[in-house]
Amino acid sequence: METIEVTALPPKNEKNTILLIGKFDGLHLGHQQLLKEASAWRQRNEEIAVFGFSEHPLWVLKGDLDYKRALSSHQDKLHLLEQAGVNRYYHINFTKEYAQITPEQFVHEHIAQLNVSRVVVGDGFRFGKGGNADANGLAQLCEELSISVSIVPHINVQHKKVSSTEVRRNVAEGRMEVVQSLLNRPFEMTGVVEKGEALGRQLGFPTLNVGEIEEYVRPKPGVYLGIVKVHAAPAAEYYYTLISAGYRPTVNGESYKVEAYLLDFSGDLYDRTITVKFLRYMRGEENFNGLDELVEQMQKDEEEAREILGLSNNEE
Ligand SMILES: Cc1cc2nc3c(=O)[nH]c(=O)nc-3n(C[C@H](O)[C@H](O)[C@H](O)COP(=O)(O)O)c2cc1C
Ligand SMILES: Nc1ncnc2c1ncn2[C@@H]1O[C@H](COP(=O)(O)OP(=O)(O)O)[C@@H](O)[C@H]1O
Repeated sequence: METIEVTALPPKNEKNTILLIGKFDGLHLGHQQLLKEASAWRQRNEEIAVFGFSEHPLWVLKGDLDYKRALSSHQDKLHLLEQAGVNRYYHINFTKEYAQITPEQFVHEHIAQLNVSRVVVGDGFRFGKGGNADANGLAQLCEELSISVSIVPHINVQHKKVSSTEVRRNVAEGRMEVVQSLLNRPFEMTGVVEKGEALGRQLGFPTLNVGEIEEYVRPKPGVYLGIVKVHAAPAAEYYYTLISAGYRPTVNGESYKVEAYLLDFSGDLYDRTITVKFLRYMRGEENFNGLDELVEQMQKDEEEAREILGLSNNEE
């Protein structure tokens, strides 16, 4: 997939193009529906491109951290879109200046550069200065350029529209089964394994500390059942895992961390890239009176995980 950085006017494109516009955080069921719509219209000689607003306007304009953290990192998003058959990604560097573009300029100057036959957006799409124009406004402006517009209705689950905000809220509340239903895949974080305090090994529960997770929304502090993908050539390896996400009050932890204790694994994975997939919340994070109590509980966590997974308990 070709990636094109855009700060103002996108570069002129000659290839016939179907264009999707949006943030696509998490590539949830609703986004997947937009991609299906684009694929259904695509002719043999056409490419699918995404005009992607990665950074949330409220983070850029107001510095509101709640809007910085996302369901997928920028890199994850590129992979997901590529897997979904997208050929080109316009990475819009949303700035205060960019926010000044009017709906007319956006369509007649920016979209007009891209040789577009059809634009696909979701119902509820807003764009242009102050978010002033909606999907119908887009359709009107595009008509003047003979560009068709598909407005894809919201996907509902349990009578409620699927949205990135809703998925992020469920991650923050630890409801990973709900998240998995809305994304069509588990919530996951990809990072490089960092060194920690080397306490885990002493306790009999070594953990991979997942680094570079600042871009992601934070799951509710607690212990989760999950699966870890260890990236490797030619084939990745997967292990079921217990995930500890949170502040580790028992050991006076200060910052929020995500750590993974892999079941039936021993070896060194420092500096390796891993993807931690969250399958199920097991319990909240507790502040134990000392390490013995913590270890006792971690043993119970492992037993419970093995029970759920149908893995034998290793009584030594
Ligand atoms: C299965 C599991 C459960 C955990 N539960 C808690 C907990 O309830 N409270 C807590 O403070 N820390 C908990 N932790 C985090 C440990 O305190 C942490 O892994 C340990 O301090 C090792 O830290 P290190 O990786 O920096 O060496 C848990 C870790 C694991 C693997
Ligand atoms: N079953 C396992 N699960 C997670 N990490 C393991 C496991 N077995 C060995 N390791 C290794 O041990 C390291 C974690 O040990 P730990 O004592 O918790 O140290 P630190 O937290 O300082 O990295 C991991 O980075 C990994 O390389």
